[in-house]
Amino acid sequence: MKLVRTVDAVGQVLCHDLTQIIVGVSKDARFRKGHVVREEDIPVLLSMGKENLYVWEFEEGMLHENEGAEILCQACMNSSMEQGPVKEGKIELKATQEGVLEVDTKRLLAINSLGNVMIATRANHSVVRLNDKLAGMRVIPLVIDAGQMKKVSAIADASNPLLSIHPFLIKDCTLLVTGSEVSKNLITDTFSPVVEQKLKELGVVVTEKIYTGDDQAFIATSIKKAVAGGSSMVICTGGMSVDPDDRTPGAIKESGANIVTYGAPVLPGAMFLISYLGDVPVLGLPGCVMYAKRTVFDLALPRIVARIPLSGDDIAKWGNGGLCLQCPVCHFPNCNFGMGGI
Ligand SMILES: Nc1nc2c(c(=O)[nH]1)N[C@H]1C(S)=C(S)[C@@H](COP(=O)(O)OP(=O)(O)OC[C@H]3O[C@@H](n4cnc5c(N)ncnc54)[C@H](O)[C@@H]3O)O[C@H]1N2
Ligand code: MOO
Repeated sequence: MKLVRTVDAVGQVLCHDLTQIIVGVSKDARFRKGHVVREEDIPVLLSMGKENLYVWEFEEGMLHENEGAEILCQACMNSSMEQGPVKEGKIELKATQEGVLEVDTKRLLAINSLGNVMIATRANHSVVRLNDKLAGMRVIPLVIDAGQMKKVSAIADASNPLLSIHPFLIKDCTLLVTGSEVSKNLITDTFSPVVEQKLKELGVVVTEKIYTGDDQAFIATSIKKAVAGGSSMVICTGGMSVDPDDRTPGAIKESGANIVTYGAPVLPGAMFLISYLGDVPVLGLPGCVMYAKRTVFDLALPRIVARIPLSGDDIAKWGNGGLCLQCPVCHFPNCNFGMGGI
């Protein structure tokens, strides 16, 4: 700590809060500890009677919290994000593009384990929209060892940041609505409107819809034709369980698609199927997707539309937090559903 004349204090860091009292208007800290004195602050400080100030005496090799926050920001941010102003040593990042946020959780943990620095992010694989807040970060003390910040940069920096946003790349989908009761018009199709709405929220349009009935060979041929015709994704509804007329898993297999999983540790959604024919996702949706507010489909769809590969391991991890509590008012994604697998 050293004493400087206020008129010479531009660029110096205040050591304590400075309170301004204006009767009937304010009585509060006008300048906070850690504030870096700017040219425009000088007349205000003089008007508060502060001719001299206690400021930090920087030691060689120490950085102010604002400089530290900038380094943390560089460790997080890629080109589809924008940084807010540094406020009291803290920086927040916002999305400049929509998509699926990917957080490198291993490296995030490595940085947060260093001590004296922190980065808090939105959960990995969250759907983010334009201007959504993504992360906040700061150093804990007012000044920090530059060596500590070098350790941060060695783990992540602007050339290899922790965060990225994967845009929704898939724009079209073929819908195969199975079930003889639907193709024979015995009941109204209430499944496809649900799927179409969820797709629309991610910018995907159903370009073809076929009522296939329960003929396995016909469903398989329809899948192959859709893919050969350039469809970016194929979704089959219903026929996913164990009744003799449930032919969808067999048809997807017969189409030659490579099955990633038939079955997921998520309720609702146990009978979900993900496969790929070439690089085209082919999904089998169990009946619950039609009637439950949220299911495994809501966990998987954003990543599939963003073309983020989903492995059997990724899906197995959903078991932790995979039980939807069916709350009277659904707050998904602001709940634990699917959060164990992030
Ligand atoms: N013995 C078992 N039964 C069930 C199991 C099981 O493991 N063993 N799993 C249950 C789970 S979990 C689910 S989810 C459902 C899966 O249902 P499916 O995908 O096989 O659905 P469907 O049998 O085709 O249809 C169920 C129900 O929904 C009606 N439906 C189907 N598609 C439409 C449509 N487009 N529009 C309107 N209604 C539709 C259909 O008529 C049936 O009433 O299985 C459990 N059972
Ligand atoms: O696949 Mo069923 O999905 O759990 O309700």
